[in-house]
Amino acid sequence: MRRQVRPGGGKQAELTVTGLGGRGDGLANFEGRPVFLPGALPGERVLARLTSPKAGGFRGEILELIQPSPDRVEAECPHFGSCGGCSLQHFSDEAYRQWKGGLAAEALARRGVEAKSLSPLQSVPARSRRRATLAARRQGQKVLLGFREQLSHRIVDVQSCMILRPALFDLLAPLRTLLSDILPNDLQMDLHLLESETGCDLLIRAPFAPGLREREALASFAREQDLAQLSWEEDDGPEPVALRRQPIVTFGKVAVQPWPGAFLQATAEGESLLRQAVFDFLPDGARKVADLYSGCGAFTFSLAEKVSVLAVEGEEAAVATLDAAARRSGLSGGVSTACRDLARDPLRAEELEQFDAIVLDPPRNGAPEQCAEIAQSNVQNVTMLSCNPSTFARDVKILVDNGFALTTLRPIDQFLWTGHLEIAASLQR
Ligand SMILES: C[S@@+](CC[C@H](N)C(=O)[O-])C[C@H]1O[C@@H](n2cnc3c(N)ncnc32)[C@H](O)[C@@H]1O
Repeated sequence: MRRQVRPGGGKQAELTVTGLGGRGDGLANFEGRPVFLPGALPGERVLARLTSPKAGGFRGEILELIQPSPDRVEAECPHFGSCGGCSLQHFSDEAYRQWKGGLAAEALARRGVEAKSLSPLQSVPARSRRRATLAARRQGQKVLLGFREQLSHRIVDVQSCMILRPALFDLLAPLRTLLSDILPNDLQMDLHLLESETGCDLLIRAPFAPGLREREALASFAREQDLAQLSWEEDDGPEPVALRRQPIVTFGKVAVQPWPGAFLQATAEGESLLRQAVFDFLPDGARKVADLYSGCGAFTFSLAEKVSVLAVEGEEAAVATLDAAARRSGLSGGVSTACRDLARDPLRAEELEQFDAIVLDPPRNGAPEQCAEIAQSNVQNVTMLSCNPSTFARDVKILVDNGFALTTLRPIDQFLWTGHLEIAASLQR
């Protein structure tokens, strides 16, 4: 793998890699403290330089691979090792799947919780990422556009990518041409890309406002690339520059119009695997379900085909989007919404008692406050979705300590070749 090694500086040590950390870094030990080694694999013996202290230990840089792992393979992407988009392309497919498929169960085991049944890892295909945030910077005549390096502000100028959908990747070359015209030297911007069903939706977040000339260039770009929408955000909310077609994503049978930069699952395939889990775990005879952390309705509208749903979400724009889609589709009777900060103001045990099941899909920091209320309620069935094994295990433990059993654990690999894992779990009293 191509990793730059800077000579000099930092302590050097010969280390044995004992596992992988949450970001996919190799884990070793030096004088009783953890060392995080990007690019190292379990079982490997490396000569490393210990650099910046990290999480009570060190960050390390491989100087020499003394004993490589038999599971080490040549990464397919030429940017692997520098690009922060993937961290584990050099791990053989079998070993990678085994490691990832066990992450959630290991996090639970550290809390003393065991699932009755662990499903095999389900994965999305390569080149399926429909939503991504890239960074761009102009350096002289050259525009760098791509993912940032790991733990760095440096941008990798992506010329090939195993994770982006082709429609997003194909925009990169024309975007470079556009940005070489409108991006001032040494300034940086973020580009949020979504491939919607009516075309790509591009939101540019930049530290300056576009003038008339830039607006014209952006509008021509949107036309030439047949974008659905192009918006610009400086300090306040996004401002539309070109709205050619309303971006649309369909959940169940309902067409939803996400606003620029809205949260959506990163891949349509991952979203459908999660949705399938929500259905598989729904108890027979359920009539009323609370969909907590609903976003703009990825699961709400499919659930509403079977049961009546209360969708609760903290972001006003998501609730407005969900409400508008429910009204347009004539589903208003079966879907109600609430805008509520579930960390500060979780649904209380008494409020929860009307529901036959709860679906919970919190952000990375989890939902301990909401789980504490569920634990005190008489709710019988919970489907927990999560993108963070560690907070997931903490929250499941709250439920298990209060009479729930974890019956099924389903790991889903939506972020290929990274340490990120989606989890779907079914809990019953
Ligand atoms: C992982 S996303 C899931 C969204 C949706 N279920 C989906 O799959 O598209 C988490 C959602 O929780 C919302 N959220 C984050 N913190 C929240 C809070 N404290 N209270 C309520 N909602 C919150 C975010 O706005 C986001 O929509």
